[in-house]
Amino acid sequence: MSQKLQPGLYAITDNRLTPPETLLDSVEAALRGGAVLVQYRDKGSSSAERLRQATDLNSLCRNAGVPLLINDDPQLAHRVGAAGVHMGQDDGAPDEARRLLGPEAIIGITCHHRLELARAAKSAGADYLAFGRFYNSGTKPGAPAAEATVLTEARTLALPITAIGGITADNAEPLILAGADLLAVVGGLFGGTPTEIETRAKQFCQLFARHHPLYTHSD
Ligand SMILES: Cc1ncc(COP(=O)(O)OP(=O)(O)O)c(N)n1
Ligand SMILES: Cc1nc(C(=O)O)sc1CCOP(=O)(O)O
Ligand SMILES: [Mg+2]
Repeated sequence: MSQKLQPGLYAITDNRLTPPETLLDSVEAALRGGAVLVQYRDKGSSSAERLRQATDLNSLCRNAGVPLLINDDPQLAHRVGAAGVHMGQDDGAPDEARRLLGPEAIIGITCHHRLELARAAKSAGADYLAFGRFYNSGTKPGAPAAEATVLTEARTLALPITAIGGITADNAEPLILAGADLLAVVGGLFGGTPTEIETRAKQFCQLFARHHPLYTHSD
């Protein structure tokens, strides 16, 4: 892995499953359950609301010692002092994000199922490579499909590898065995009560404890 990232559960927020009124309680439950990385992903709120939510989430994550990344928006990450940003292929230039956020920032890049995108992401300074979607996703049904073999092939790039898309505690094991360091999860984690979210997070952590050689998170 890297100095910046630990293997484990990567919790991603969602306007539908973590609406503003439950956002903080939901993420707090995921952190209690052992999430090692959080992404604020909000496609629907106003910029004022996004600023408020990102600020609150950043305090929560900072207190828990867990990095918060902002999806799509390096400016918002900079404004709230978040640990970094996740960028898709159409979300702007990673080197501009790096200039804005600095060398310590975590920059993750979507690579879909394509190793050539992963090589380019590495050259552009990515801190992790994200592949997906591995299963049917209610959150992003149109995302291009990927096979678990791409995770194994991407190990040669020697960067942390994230898997995303329809992942639940019941279907996650093959992805860790194929080489995923981080499992990025929305629907398989969020929704329901804080107790349910914490329980699901712990189930992911148990999988990492069983199958990932570098997993060290303790509860
Ligand atoms: C960890 C992680 N992987 C992939 C994505 C998807 O990013 P992108 O392709 O830019 O799509 P949107 O999330 O912006 O809809 C992600 N957000 N996080
Ligand atoms: C945001 C996102 N990106 C994907 C990709 O494949 O790039 S799949 C996805 C949705 C992840 O949510 P869920 O865990 O509910 O499927
Ligand atoms: Mg994006």
